[in-house]
Amino acid sequence: MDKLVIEGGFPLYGTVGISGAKNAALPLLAATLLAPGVHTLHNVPDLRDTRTMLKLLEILGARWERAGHTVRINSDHLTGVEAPYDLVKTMRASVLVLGPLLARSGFARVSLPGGCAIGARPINYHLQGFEKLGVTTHLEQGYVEARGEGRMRGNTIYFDIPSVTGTENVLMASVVARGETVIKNAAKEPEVGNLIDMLVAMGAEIEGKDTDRLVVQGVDRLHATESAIIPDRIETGTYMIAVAATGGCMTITDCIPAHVSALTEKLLLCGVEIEAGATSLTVSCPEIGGRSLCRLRSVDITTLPYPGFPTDLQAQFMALMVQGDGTSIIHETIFENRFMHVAELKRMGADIAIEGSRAVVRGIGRDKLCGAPVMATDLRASASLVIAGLSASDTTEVSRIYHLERGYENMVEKLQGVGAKVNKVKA
Ligand SMILES: CC(=O)N[C@H]1[C@@H](OP(=O)(O)OP(=O)(O)OC[C@H]2O[C@@H](n3ccc(=O)[nH]c3=O)[C@H](O)[C@@H]2O)O[C@H](CO)[C@@H](O)[C@@H]1O
Ligand SMILES: C=C(OP(=O)(O)O)C(=O)O
Repeated sequence: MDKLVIEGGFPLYGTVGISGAKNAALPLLAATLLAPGVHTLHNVPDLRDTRTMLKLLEILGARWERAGHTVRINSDHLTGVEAPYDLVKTMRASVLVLGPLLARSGFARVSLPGGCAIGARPINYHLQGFEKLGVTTHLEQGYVEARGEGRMRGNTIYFDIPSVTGTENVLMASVVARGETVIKNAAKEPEVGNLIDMLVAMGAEIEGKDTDRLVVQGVDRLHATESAIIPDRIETGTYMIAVAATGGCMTITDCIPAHVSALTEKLLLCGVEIEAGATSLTVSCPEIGGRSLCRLRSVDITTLPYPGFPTDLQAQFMALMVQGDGTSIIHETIFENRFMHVAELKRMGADIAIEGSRAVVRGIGRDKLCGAPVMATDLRASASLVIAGLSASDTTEVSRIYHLERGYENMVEKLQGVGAKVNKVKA
C-alpha cells in the first residue's frame, strides 16, 4: 500500500491547474447510458472513481476509449442491467446508473451501497423519486431491483433534503418519462447544472437550472452528444486552503472562482489575500517580517448545500483553523460522521473537541503543528492530513492514500510543482 511522505514547512509558490470535477464526471458518464450512439466527454479527470465508473459502463455493455482527458463512449448495445457489489462497495456513486438504466431498459439491479466512513448515506430519496415516476423497487439479497411498468410517468417529486446524486438520478430517469416532472427542493450544486447542460444537449427539456425547482417535459428519445466536465471546485478549494495553511503565493488556473465563493469569503476573513480572474484565482498570505506566513484569524463555518460552505471542504478548512489565533466552531450539518480527521490532526498537536455535530477548534497558532504518522480515513480527510503535513515541522507520513486517489488527479505532482516536499512511497 502506498503512503505519502511529506516534509513540512515549505511555502508554496507557483501555478496549479485544476482538473475536471469528479462529482460532475460521474453523473455525466452515467448519462451516456441514456441514448445509443457515441458520446464524447472532455475534461474527464483520470481518477480511481472515474475508472470505476468506466468499468461499470463496460459491464453494462458500453465501449469506451480515452485520449488524454477526452473519453468517447459507445452505448449502442447495452447488454447488462446490474451494478455489482464489488464495484458499488468501492464507489457509492455507482448508484447513478439506476436512473439511466430505468430510462433505457425499464429495469435495473444495483447493489445497495452500505454506509461509508462519513455517514449512513441511505438512498431512500432516490428510490422514492423513482416510485413517484411509476417504478416499483424492492430489495433482494442486498440489491435494489427497480422495474418500470411500461414508460415512466412524470410526477411531482419533493426532496426532504436536496440530495445531489438523488436529484441527478431522478432527473436522468424523468427526462424520458411521459409528461411533466417537477423536482422540488432539488440540489443546486454546479455539478447538477453540468448534468442538466448535457441532458439538454442530448435533447431533454429541462427548466430551472441552478434553482431548487426543476421542471422536465419528458421527450420520446435522446441522442448522443459532446459535453465537457466543469472544473473541480473541491480540488480548487483544497489548493486555496493549502496555500493559506502553508504560506506563499499560488495561482490556481482553469477554475471557476464563483463556484468557491463561500470558501473565498471565509479565507478573506482569515486574513488571506485572494485575487480572482475570469478562470483563475491567486491566493497569497500577506508578508509579515519577511515571511509570507501571516497570522491567521479563526473563523466559524457551517457546512450547507450549495451555495453554502461545502462539506467536502470541511476537513481541509479544519487543518487550516488548527493554526488560527482564536477559536473556530466548525459545524457539520450534512453528514453525521465527518470528523474522522480530528483524531489524526490531534496526533499532530491540534487542539480540537467534538461536541455533537460541532468541532471546537482552539487555534495553536502558526508553526506549532508537528509531523506524525497519520492514517487517511476518507477522501477529504486525506486532503486535510496532507495540508496539515505541508504546514507541520518535520516529517508526516499519510497512509491509506488510495482514498486520496479517488478524487485528486496528480496531487503529488501538482504539489511538487509549487515547491512542496512530498513523495509517494511504497509502505
Ligand atoms: C458523487 C457525489 O456527487 N458526491 C457528493 C454528493 O454525495 P451524495 O449525493 O451522496 O450526498 P447527498 O446530497 O445525497 O446527501 C445529503 C444528505 O442527505 C442524506 N440523504 C441523501 C440521499 C437519500 O436518499 N437519503 C438521505 O438521507 C445524506 O445521508 C446526507 O446527509 O453530495 C455530497 C453533499 O454535497 C458530497 O459530499 C459528495 O461529495
Ligand atoms: C464524499 C465524497 O464523495 P462520494 O460521494 O463519492 O463518497 C467526496 O467527494 O468528498
